[in-house]
Amino acid sequence: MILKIRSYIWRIKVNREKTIEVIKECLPAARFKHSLAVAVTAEKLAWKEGLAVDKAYLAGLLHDYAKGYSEEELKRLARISSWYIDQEEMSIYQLLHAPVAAYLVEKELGIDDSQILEAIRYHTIGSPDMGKLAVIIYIADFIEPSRDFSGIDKIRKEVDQGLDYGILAITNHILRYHLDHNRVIHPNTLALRNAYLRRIYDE
Ligand SMILES: Nc1ncnc2c1ncn2[C@@H]1O[C@H](COP(=O)(O)OP(=O)(O)O)[C@@H](O)[C@H]1O
Repeated sequence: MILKIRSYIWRIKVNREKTIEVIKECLPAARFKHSLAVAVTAEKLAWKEGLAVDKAYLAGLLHDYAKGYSEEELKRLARISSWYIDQEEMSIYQLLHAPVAAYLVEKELGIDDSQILEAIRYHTIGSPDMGKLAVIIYIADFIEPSRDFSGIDKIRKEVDQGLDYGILAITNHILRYHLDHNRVIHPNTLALRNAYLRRIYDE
């Protein structure tokens, strides 16, 4: 039993170290630091929620795997990706690194865990149907310690109240930001916000 646990811990450690190397290679320094911070934040949230901390760490580490690609490359990879990408998402190339990362992480790194892939795929626009690991990555990406903008302290407090409150605060913030800056908004974020608003008030 003890040997089994040791071998499991060893495999997780190797897996982590190898993945950290891969991410360090493919991302600029600041984005690599952000990915490490998302991994650690996701791990803490997963621990609090009783989820698999190793999966949360890996998903956090990998979520921006395609962030270094050009607009042209993202569009090309999005077209051949195995993930469904609607026209609205296709038309905002800044969103494409998420589905493209989910596609490449499976294809290039052989990671086929459906929860990890879902978390990577929806980490930017979100989805009302996201599982708990995806919810954690969506939140961790927004609140990791180096994120610093007006309103972040309130959002962190909401996350402390529970993941549902965290999602509501984050989606409200994203929607407000895009409205104020006259930007196109992908509808998933509004659908996510409405679903979690109902969950909270129908409790
Ligand atoms: N629902 C949305 N509709 C349109 N653009 C969005 C939406 N959500 C996020 N974005 C934009 O997509 C880009 C990438 O977001 P994200 O992956 O969270 O980036 P970062 O980690 O660099 O903050 C950002 O410019 C963000 O403002």
